[in-house]
Amino acid sequence: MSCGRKYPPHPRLTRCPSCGGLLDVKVHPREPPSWRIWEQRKSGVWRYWELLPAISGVKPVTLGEGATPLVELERIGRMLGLKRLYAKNEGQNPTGSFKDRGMTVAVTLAKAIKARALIVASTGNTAASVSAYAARAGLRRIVVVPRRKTALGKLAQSVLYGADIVEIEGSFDAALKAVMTAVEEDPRLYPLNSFNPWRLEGQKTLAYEVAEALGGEPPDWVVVPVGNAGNISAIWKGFKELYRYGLITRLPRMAGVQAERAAPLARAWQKGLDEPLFVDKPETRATAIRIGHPVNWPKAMKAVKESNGVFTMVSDEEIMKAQAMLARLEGIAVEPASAASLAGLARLVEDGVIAPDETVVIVLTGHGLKDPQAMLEAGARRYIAGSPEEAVKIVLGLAES
Ligand SMILES: Cc1ncc(COP(=O)(O)O)c(C=O)c1O
Ligand SMILES: N[C@@H](CCOP(=O)(O)O)C(=O)O
Repeated sequence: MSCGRKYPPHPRLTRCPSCGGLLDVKVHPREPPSWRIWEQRKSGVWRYWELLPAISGVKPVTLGEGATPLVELERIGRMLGLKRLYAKNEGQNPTGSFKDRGMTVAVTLAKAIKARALIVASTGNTAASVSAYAARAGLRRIVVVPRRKTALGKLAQSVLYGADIVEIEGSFDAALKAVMTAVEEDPRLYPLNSFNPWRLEGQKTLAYEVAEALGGEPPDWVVVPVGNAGNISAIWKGFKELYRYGLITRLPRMAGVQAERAAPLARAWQKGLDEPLFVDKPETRATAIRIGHPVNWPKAMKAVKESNGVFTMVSDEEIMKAQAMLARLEGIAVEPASAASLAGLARLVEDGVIAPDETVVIVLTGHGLKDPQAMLEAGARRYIAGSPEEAVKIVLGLAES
């Protein structure tokens, strides 16, 4: 992407050998893809195999990822004055986040090339996902995560899936730097962060599912929380491919949402700059997007520009309010980073960027159970009863109120 060089495909190519920049995968299907053929297949990421990298010699390493529900948010939609608001609930993936879409593809490739060990830097979800898929593939997994800043549910997942866990003093950005250096020093390590373009191929299938669920049309807007900026880039790629093959007749606009104190892209956007205003000490309660140097920034900037979209940012307070709204008005539990989508949407509606008659899909990237502490902070109504009699009294009082 940076120097423009092209290479024959190989799973080991995760960054440009010439300039070190990001790579983009171009898939050339033998037959043009069609909704009719896809509909006849089992749902999930691999349903779209002709637009995914061809992998020979191994079966897909899968846990049944993808095919997540597109849920209409009627009550929140009404509150925001939107006629059609949907949530793509990625928390329903096997390890509870969108990362599984990418891991099924990239871990399959890693298995095909007999990688010695898989490695990621992570705020928690990438670590959980790679750990599960590597376990399924019988491969070693090493994860580098920020010490004391990784949500409990995610850390517990990596523990249970049997990863080697390296906890680093510092942010995700420091962890990613360490991973990149380790991979340079020992190329037998296979990196699975989102600079690996093969992983993003799996993530783009979210766009196919959204368009399919909306009857072969995209929404007007797709709102996505942005951290390392891989997902927004992958989703945009997916929509562009559908458009190229005539499966949709127009493209959506992409809105990327960041947390105010970790907003290198949104702050640059606000100032009309083409490059991020990197943040050295990012902070936010939404730990999954606590990232100051997003590796995929060139792709994400391109996605938002090409789609005539926008970046915006929201405070932690708005994020936590949105998290509670999703749970209490729609019954959907998400982790704070995912709630940034809704918080960002509310801002964009208020600012008149998104209009009432537009169809909007917000991407809910990770399950609420990932971060139990954040759930417990959601203004609990808890009552202590010292005896069954007292419990009855409290319950009856509540029923009356
Ligand atoms: C739950 C959740 N939401 C959003 C993001 C941001 O996605 P990306 O890093 O692809 O921008 C992440 C981390 O990647 C995440 O774990
Ligand atoms: N939130 C992410 C951050 C790493 O992003 P990646 O997409 O580059 O792996 C995580 O869960 O670790």
